[in-house]
Amino acid sequence: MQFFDKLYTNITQNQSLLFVGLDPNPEMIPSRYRSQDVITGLGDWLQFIIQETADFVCAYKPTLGFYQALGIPGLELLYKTLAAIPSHIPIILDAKHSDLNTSSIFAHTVFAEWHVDAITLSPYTGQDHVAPFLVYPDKAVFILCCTSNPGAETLQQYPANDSPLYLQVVKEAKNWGTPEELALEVGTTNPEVLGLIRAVAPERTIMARSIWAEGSNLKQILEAGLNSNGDGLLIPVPQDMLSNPNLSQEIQSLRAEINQTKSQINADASSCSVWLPDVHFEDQQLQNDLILQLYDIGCIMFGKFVQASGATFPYYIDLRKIISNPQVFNQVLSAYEKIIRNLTFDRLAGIPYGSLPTATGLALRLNCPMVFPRKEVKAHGTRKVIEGNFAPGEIVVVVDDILISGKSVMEGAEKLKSAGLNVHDIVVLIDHEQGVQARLRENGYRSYAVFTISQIVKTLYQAGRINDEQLLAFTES
Ligand SMILES: O=P(O)(O)OC[C@H]1O[C@H](OP(=O)(O)OP(=O)(O)O)[C@H](O)[C@@H]1O
Ligand SMILES: O=C(O)c1cc(=O)[nH]c(=O)[nH]1
Repeated sequence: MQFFDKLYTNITQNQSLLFVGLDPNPEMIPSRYRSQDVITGLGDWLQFIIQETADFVCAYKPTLGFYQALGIPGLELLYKTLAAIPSHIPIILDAKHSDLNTSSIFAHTVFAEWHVDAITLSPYTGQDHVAPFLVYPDKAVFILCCTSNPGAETLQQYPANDSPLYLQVVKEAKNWGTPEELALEVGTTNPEVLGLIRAVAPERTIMARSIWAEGSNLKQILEAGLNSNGDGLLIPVPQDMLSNPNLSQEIQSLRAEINQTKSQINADASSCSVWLPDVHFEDQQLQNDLILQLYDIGCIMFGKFVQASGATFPYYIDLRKIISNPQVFNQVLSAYEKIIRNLTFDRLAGIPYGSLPTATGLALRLNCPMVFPRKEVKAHGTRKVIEGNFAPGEIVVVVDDILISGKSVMEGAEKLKSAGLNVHDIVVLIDHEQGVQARLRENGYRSYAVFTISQIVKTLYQAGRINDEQLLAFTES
């Protein structure tokens, strides 16, 4: 079972967003366990915590450093603690691992030998460091993007408060793994910080830390951190609660308080005007995530741009950048694939140059032969207009990145048709709208798009990527 399936099943079954740290910290051990040998006392305390909380939490989070600090008996205690956790409850190992050289071997140890379900990682060594942890299909990583440690402030806020490093970490980390692989760890006492991160990552699960400072406001934390589905946020059980002999009762009261506040927030935010079935919502989340990633890698630019047609639009879409980001490219191919799998055809064709990599990727995925109409015919060699082998009469699906006027794609399709091929269907990533699909229909083509430009603009606005002025420029164009 995938980590997030396991996590969300447990959230539903235990009706709890709470997770518990399982840390053998000798400084925190309750006095009633102190009379014993240190390791035995810590072990008994951890077993007590598991017994008291297993029905009321969604995950456990042992911190590796506390076990390592106890030497070999500490590692033995870790094995014992992991073994005592009921197998249906996911384990997030808090390791904040960040050593590139040992990533692969460490990932093997924690996932294949210790059988933990997820791990926390520090982001500074980048995607190379995270990738070895993502090759385990049922596991997940939590990227530390923000801590409440006052000493970290100057780094995290760098270079300026309106574009701080921690938000860049979130944007970058989203390119490293899908929402099914990668979540975020956010340590903060400030709901505003949590809200900013949620706006940048509406689709990610967030593990909150350090939220229980004096004077902290649970409602504000939940409002800021829950996703639009009223979910997606893990809340830590306060450390001092774990010493309490009535832990089970304490944790049930906290769970009730969180659930009540969450219901109130969800009720306030709900609207009866639109009903979306779950399955559609899931699809919508994935689509929104891809839109944000396209924006974050610089494919969607706002400002005055002259288009090939000579018209000026308040944006320019440059999808040629996708190929430089394999993770996003992969998701883009999946989005095209969903549409193309429902069509009937013998070959795929890409429109040069922008769509040649996409058509190539799809041809490999679908194991389907590819051709392409040349933009300009060469004065040497074969001087062919259509590259690749084909037989007249075959059906070709044309793939392009964006429809603005439809001119490029129709010119390409006409070249294919004059070579004896049949073209009925055109599939693109983005439909600029303003009648271009109708124009294609008038010329005998069915067209399909993954996104419309207005859907993109709406998503970017809701996620705080574009401001009111940019939205207005778009709606007035
Ligand atoms: O619907 P249209 O008005 O024709 O505009 C869309 C076309 O414009 C872009 O190609 P571009 O001509 O910039 O060439 P390139 O792919 O070679 O960069 C894009 O890749 C589409 O093919
Ligand atoms: O040619 C255009 O008008 C055009 C091409 C493209 O790739 N993106 C865009 O926004 N416009």
